[in-house]
Amino acid sequence: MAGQFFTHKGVMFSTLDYLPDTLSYVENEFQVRDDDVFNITYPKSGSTWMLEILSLIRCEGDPGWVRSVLNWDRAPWVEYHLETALKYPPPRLLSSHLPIQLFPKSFQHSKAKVRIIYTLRCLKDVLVSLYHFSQILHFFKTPESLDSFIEDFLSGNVVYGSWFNHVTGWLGLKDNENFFCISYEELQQDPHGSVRRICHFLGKELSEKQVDAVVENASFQSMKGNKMSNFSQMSDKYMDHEKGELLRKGTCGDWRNNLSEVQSQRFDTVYREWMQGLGMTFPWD
Ligand SMILES: Nc1ncnc2c1ncn2[C@@H]1O[C@H](COP(=O)(O)OS(=O)(=O)O)[C@@H](OP(=O)(O)O)[C@H]1O
Repeated sequence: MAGQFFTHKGVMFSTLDYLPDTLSYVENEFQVRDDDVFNITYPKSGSTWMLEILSLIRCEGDPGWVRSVLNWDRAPWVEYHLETALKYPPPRLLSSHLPIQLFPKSFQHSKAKVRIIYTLRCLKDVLVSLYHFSQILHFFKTPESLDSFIEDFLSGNVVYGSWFNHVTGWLGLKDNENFFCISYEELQQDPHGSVRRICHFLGKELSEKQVDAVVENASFQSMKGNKMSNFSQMSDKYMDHEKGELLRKGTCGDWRNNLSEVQSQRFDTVYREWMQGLGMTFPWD
């Protein structure tokens, strides 16, 4: 089923399960709580992986919860699982792909305490992952060709808008003590160290054995085999399960297998223009 799309405050969304009224409610009326933990990402940047890690940290590495409760019930995406988010007993674990300008305004009043974990991933790998997933998930616009998709992606003409706006917007909070930023690449290179850093940020110290259990139960293979985490339970209305799955490759640098030299350079040019003023370097730079 092909999706339909609308633009809300300059950002594209799918009519499948997103409503302008809900987006306005989330932005203007949703009340964040001081004890909320938010898992925030641009799509295809490692949201479900981080969601799994945070779920497991909460349970000190015990996989019981992640094996028995769907991930979107463990950490609902506020913009399309609003009812679940509103009913969630505190302390809440919540997810969102929203750019910062559409995030609940109440965050500004509570920002000293609410904890935000922002995961970002190499732009070119996000593009490749999104290109493949857009052929499977009806929330996203089915690409006509890789070249046209690249242009749409670089200009922000995709669901959730521009990667550059998302990343530069959220990274504006990088000096706040309640904001923790990590890359998909760091999670890959040093999963144990990354989990320890996340625990430290959350004020939840785990033993080495518990950290091992978090890493093991949130591994690509564990998640791929866990129907509570791999999106296999998502309705056919939203996802064409015949065409592929969420846990596709789970590697860094897959863009090298998908983009030509010319396409890669096109990314580099736009990337430099947007990111040079940010004063940050990333594993892929
Ligand atoms: N445990 C683990 N380890 C390594 N990689 C993982 C893991 N879980 C998810 N993934 C990979 O993350 C990509 C999906 O990103 P998101 O979860 O942000 O997707 S979504 O926006 O929620 O649809 C997608 O990347 P690609 O494989 O490159 O498409 C997933 O395979």
